[in-house]
Amino acid sequence: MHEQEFLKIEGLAKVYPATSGNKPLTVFEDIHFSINKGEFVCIIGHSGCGKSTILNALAGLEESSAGVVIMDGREVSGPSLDRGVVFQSHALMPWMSVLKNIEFAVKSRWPKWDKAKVRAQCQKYIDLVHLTGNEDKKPAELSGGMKQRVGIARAFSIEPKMLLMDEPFGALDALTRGVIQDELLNICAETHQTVFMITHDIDEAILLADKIVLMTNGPEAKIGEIVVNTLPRDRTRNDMHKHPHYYRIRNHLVDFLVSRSKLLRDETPAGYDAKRPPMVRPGLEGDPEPQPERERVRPLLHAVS
Ligand SMILES: Nc1ncnc2c1ncn2[C@@H]1O[C@H](COP(=O)(O)OP(=O)(O)OP(=O)(O)O)[C@@H](O)[C@H]1O
Repeated sequence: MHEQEFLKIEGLAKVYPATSGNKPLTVFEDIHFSINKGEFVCIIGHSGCGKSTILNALAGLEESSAGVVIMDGREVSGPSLDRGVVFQSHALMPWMSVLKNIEFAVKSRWPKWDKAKVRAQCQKYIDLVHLTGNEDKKPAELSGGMKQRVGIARAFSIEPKMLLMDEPFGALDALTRGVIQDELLNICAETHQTVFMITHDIDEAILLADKIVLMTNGPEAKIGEIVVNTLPRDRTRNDMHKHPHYYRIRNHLVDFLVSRSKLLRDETPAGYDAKRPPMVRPGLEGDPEPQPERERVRPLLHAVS
């Protein structure tokens, strides 16, 4: 195993058996990729290609039909507090306050901790997501963004080895989304958390991810390629578009979603090896110069789902 390789997905497949009148459905097959410790990896692909199924398999919430997920040298075989999960619907316990929702998770993780230690751990993450002063509020008294912050604080508070996020900001307005993205960046910089996240938002992926896994269309989806984010790690939402690589990366992702995700499903390119999906570094290492017209037109396109 590579020194840094922390999570390894080998030959993952999901097939739903035939039902009356329908053939078996192979959602995806032969999925291989790895995530290094402290890395932030996003997965993008059209609806139905199996992103949530992959995330649930990493979480240990769903059995795959083939393949293994190995985290920190051990096969994932069920849910564990080693992996924190944040869903689009924040899944808070409505009868519990912000503090109690987080406390519940912290106490489950460290049952022997005394009250003061549990409280300090909760407060640290409540502060990090800027919910200080809202500790005693119930979920019904919070906005959507605040609820999602509680979900994020709860997931981080148990200091999981791996954080899995399924479109965590999908239901938020653009402004709130931007603010929470920044908070997430800051928390990740502070905690060096390893993250796997599903998003439909290209700019979100470019801001947050070190690597972006691109899935071809389903059924029988596979990894089309893995794009390495060539922007500097200290990028911010306000300055990343000024970097010369920004539109190269963005165009590459849009191009994939608009046309290549279907072409690559229908025709596997010569030399494609599912065990080593092509790694692309836009702007670096032989990435071809973009056509001038494309450069002008493509930035007008936004998130594609
Ligand atoms: N119980 C089931 N039986 C048959 N097919 C299923 C079942 N559950 C899910 N599927 C199919 O599996 C495929 C993958 O679903 P999944 O939710 O993982 O996709 P996704 O890429 O996350 O989609 P989205 O972006 O819309 O959330 C879909 O085509 C879905 O219809």
